[in-house]
Amino acid sequence: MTLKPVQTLGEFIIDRQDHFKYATGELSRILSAIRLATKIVNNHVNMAGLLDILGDHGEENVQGEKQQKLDVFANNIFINTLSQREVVCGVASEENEDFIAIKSSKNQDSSKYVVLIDPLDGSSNIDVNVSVGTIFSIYRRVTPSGTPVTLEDFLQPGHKQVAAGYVVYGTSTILVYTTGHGVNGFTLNPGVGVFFLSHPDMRFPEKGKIYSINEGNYSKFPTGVKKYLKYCQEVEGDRPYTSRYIGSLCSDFHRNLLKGGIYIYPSGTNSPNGKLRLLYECNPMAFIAEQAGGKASDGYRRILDIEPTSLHQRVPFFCGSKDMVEKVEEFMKE
Ligand SMILES: O=P(O)(O)OC[C@H]1O[C@](O)(COP(=O)(O)O)[C@@H](O)[C@@H]1O
Ligand SMILES: [Mg+2]
Ligand SMILES: [Mg+2]
Repeated sequence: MTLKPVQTLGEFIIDRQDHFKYATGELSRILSAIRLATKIVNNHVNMAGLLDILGDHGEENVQGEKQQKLDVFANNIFINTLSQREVVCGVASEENEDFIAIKSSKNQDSSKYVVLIDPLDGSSNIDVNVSVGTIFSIYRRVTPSGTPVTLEDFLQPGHKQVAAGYVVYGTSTILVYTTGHGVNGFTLNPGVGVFFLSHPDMRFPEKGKIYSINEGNYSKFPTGVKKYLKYCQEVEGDRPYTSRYIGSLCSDFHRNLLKGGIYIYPSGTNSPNGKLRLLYECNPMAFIAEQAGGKASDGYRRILDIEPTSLHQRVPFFCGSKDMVEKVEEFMKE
């Protein structure tokens, strides 16, 4: 077996100084914290059945969802590693009701960034050994350096993100991120504990033919979504549409990015704004989707233009190949 001679994630960041409009060292310090946390979470995901980190944690999170032990474990790991890098002044997480202000041991001024995170995405898959992930979104703070971080630093529209990414803990552990200059994927070599560039310049294929949606909620879908599904299921021709649903946003998104497809989590009668959270699921995935030539909307509005009003607000989410998102938007507008 010969390994392809490729760049490490660290070398990639240094080589592309121009990809980060601020001091590259600051981004590499944030990504190095995320890399470290990802390796630790990956290690525990891979042997969760041998550790006491499967099953319910016994509490609910702010979303009213039963926290899994691995949700809590991953959350603690990401928050601890991000807190020690002296460039992050605040973290908001799916698993914490409020944001966490991080006091810099040095001068407060060095901490210019806030990170929003879904530490463990796809929680329903943990106990059944199906892939899960992590999603992160990075902003520059908007309040003055040297002052305490405030909610305003977190409630920024998605087009202000300076970087965003996701990790899939799957058959491989892959970290995919963007800083607004395209999308690149890195695969972890667990033998040496290093991420290597494996998916340079990722782009959605021109046409998508895969749709990912939980059809168990069909009766609650908006009419436009029902019409779109009927369209997908009735199209004749050379390449019929295919339904694929893993149940973890990161994994469904990643497959659609590689093969061409759309992920839909619409509003439903019992969830008027859908299930996914704008700040740490939809915005980062929308940033990546647009950078890879795709599109992301709530069925009507560009996700990245939505002005947030609360940390855990939910939005309907249509994200993936541009042709597929635009087609379903046509049905939503009828
Ligand atoms: O089980 P459902 O309702 O289809 O929802 C699945 C969706 O919910 C999520 O698991 C929500 O994310 P969390 O697991 O981080 O709460 C997505 O990853 C996934 O796409
Ligand atoms: Mg999630
Ligand atoms: Mg989660």
